[in-house]
Amino acid sequence: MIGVTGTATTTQRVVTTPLGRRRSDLLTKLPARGALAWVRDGEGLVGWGEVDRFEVTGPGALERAADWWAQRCAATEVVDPLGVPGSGAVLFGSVAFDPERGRSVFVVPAVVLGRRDGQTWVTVAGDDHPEVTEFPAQAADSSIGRLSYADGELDPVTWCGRVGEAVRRIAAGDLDKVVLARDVLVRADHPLDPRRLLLRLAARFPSCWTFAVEGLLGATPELLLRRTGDEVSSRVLAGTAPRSSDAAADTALGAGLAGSAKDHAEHRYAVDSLAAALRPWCTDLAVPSRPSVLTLPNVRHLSTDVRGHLAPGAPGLLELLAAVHPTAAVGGTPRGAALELIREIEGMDRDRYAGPVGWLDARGDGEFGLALRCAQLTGGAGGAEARLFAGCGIVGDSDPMAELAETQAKLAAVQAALQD
Ligand SMILES: C=C(O[C@@H]1C=C(C(=O)O)C=C[C@H]1O)C(=O)O
Repeated sequence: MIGVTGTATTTQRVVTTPLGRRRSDLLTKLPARGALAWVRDGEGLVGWGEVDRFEVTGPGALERAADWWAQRCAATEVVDPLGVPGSGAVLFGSVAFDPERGRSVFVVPAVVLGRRDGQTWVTVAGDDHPEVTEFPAQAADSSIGRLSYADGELDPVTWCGRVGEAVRRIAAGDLDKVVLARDVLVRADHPLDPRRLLLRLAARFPSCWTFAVEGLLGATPELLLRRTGDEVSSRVLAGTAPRSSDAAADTALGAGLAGSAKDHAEHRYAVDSLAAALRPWCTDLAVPSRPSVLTLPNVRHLSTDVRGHLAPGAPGLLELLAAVHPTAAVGGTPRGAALELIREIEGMDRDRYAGPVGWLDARGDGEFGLALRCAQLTGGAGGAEARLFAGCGIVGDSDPMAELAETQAKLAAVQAALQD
């Protein structure tokens, strides 16, 4: 199926105004509806309002989105005295895990508030733009009341059975690694205000990228691809250990991850898949031979930062995403066999979970993470329901109960932010 919806491109004006070095929390400026965000450690972009959108499903979805954005930028008059990544015309995007089958959404906000290297700016899009330089902080609702949880598509016991099946397929030589995920449903007494969730996630996970696009909100530790001029970089994660509130036990868990042959194997598949897909477009690509350990409040991951330079004539960021996604951090190895097994046994529609999420500007600079540690707010605007997701890499010696515990530790990131 090929599906495309988008409004007709009309000539637009986009004006960026520098706001100096004022420090205020970007996320507190968001209105409750239509929140768009990509924020890390107080810097990044937030947006709201909508001057245009592009939704796409089917073969070549990301290439079609790239064409649409190129046409739109060509028809846009940009006033941008800053000229830094994220200033001028900006597009937020949330791509389906499977862009051929799922719906990917791209939104051009009416207002973008940005900060980079301490410099703040506002960008206003549209022909009829007001002079906006002051932003009142918006109030986030304080209580959501009681939360009740329900199983998503599979209950935990059935899901563990599917992990066991994946281990058998790996033992039979069908594939080396597959990432299996599950979903959990949550209902609150009162509407879930996205700003409340975003603020809490950003406060607890400052080293993660706190994101929001089209009701999908989260704080991801994994950067799929950043492009700044001809530089590309990625933070690949795979291999996870829980945390412990007991200091000695926690140190032992970290050391266990650093020395775990199983986790290193799981990690290597993910790094190799990213590097193999990116290398053809690069003049150089630096891939560390050993991962480091990334410590988050709820889990630790093996982590590798990959950096390179794009060759002249390399495609744009959206086309590069199409080439690298899904890496074995969220798909598996070999990719085709893993995706087939996911479709066969995972039992749920990932929708935009584990898909690329982020932003792109008119120069082609941008950042896309993987939509992990996230909630899809459902039930319409002001809704009180959400779907949470978590997955883990399965290899030959994976233990289903340990994998279930890993999903619980990952889900805890959003659960803690939801709780009163
Ligand atoms: C799939 C998820 O996370 C991915 C899987 C990991 C693993 O298997 O160890 C680690 C980080 C992510 O690449 C998730 O958080 O839902």
